[in-house]
Amino acid sequence: MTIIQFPKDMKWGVATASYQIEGAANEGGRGTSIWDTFSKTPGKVVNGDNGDVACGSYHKYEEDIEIMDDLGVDFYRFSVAWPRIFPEGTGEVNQEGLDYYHNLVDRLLEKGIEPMCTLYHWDLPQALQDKGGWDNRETIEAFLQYAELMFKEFEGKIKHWITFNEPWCVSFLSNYVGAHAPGNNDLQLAMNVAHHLLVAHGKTVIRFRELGIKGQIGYAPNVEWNEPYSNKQEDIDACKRVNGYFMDWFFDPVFKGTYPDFMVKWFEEKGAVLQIEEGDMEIISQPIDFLGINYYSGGVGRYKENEGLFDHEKVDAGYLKTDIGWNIYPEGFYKVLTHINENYGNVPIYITENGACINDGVENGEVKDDRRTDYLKQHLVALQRSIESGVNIKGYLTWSLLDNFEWAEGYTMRFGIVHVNYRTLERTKKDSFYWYKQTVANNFFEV
Ligand SMILES: CCOCCOc1ccc(-c2cn(C[C@@H]3NC[C@@H](O)[C@H]3O)nn2)cc1
Repeated sequence: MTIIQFPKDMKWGVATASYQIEGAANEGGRGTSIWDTFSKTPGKVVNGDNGDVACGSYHKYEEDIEIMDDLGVDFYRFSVAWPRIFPEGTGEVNQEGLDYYHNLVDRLLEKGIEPMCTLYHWDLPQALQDKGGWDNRETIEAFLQYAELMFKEFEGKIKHWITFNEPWCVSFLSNYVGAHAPGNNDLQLAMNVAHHLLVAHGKTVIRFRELGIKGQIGYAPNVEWNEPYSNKQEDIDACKRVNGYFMDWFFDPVFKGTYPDFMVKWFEEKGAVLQIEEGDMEIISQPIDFLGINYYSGGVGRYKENEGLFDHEKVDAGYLKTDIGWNIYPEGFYKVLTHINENYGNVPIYITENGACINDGVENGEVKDDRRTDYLKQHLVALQRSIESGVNIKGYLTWSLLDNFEWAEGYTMRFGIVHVNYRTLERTKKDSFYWYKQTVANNFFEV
């Protein structure tokens, strides 16, 4: 038996996002988001699912907070729906929207749970998309106006701010792959969006400092680890390109003030050219207080000529998979965290998302999701190994508190440690909830 012990100041939490849990899409003065539009476009989301009701958390947030209180967590990471604050993206402020988040945050603070607020978790006001969305640099200014309002409104209540969740998903997944909203397939557009997101991030950090807001600010890139199938240089280079796509492209500008040259050249060969304006890179590379890391999976890959964007193919190495089909690959968690530490310095890191899609249902009032508990154990061992290796881990927040709307997969894929019956909105704590509760309480677990 091995005891996996975490530092005494380790923080524990859970994470969610507005469009995935709130519902009440047409209530409280909320404006339309690109995910309302996308999810109601035939063929985009499994079963035509959408966030109109979701987990009903707009009305059930107090119940959700009672569940978190029982869990004993330090942090609750949630996101604010921009269209609840500025229904048209800019202009008139919706007081009902502000009131909702004040009620949520006040309740969390009453329970001694720290709010960690993500300003952008993909629900862009449709009115801004109608004017070009993130391809239009004016959206940067609109985001800055929204962020500044939130900083001032929640000064003293929220002390941990995340500008953008998973800029890779917002840019390349949504505008090149096309799997997420708004669903474009244009590499140059995706590159422009990625750059504008990073500029918006940097401008927001600058404004946060100028306003003298008490607290910390960062961003939350998603990462994966692609391990070369062999020590052949072509396999090593192919995986370097894919890791560069998911990581270096979004880390180098913030931590080094430049884009990774090998990727710039590769993209140029694919017809996409960086469009950087004077001062952009200085803005982007503002020092941040913490880095959020979202890790789910990774695996083995190798060179394959003319395969995909990077002459790279994933190789099924026989790893067990979660129910969404992703490898269970805790080694990749350790590798990516030590890679970040070696290449970007000892920046404080919160794991802002890690979890498993395990679709077990309720039987006799219980959910026996042993596979999720096993996933969490394996990844927390990898996390503890990275702490032992000098990575500056400040906390771990599992994705997710609740089963919720999993984007293009709709409600078919369940990531929660609490089961949600989408017909009745009944919450059922899963076996993994009780394991996580014990781990949070002990700050260690046994393998
Ligand atoms: C090459 C073709 O690819 C098609 C699909 O490609 C992806 C990649 C990545 C994801 C993905 C989903 N999640 C979980 C979320 N993180 C934020 C939170 O909202 C969770 O719901 N992380 N990554 C989905 C689809």
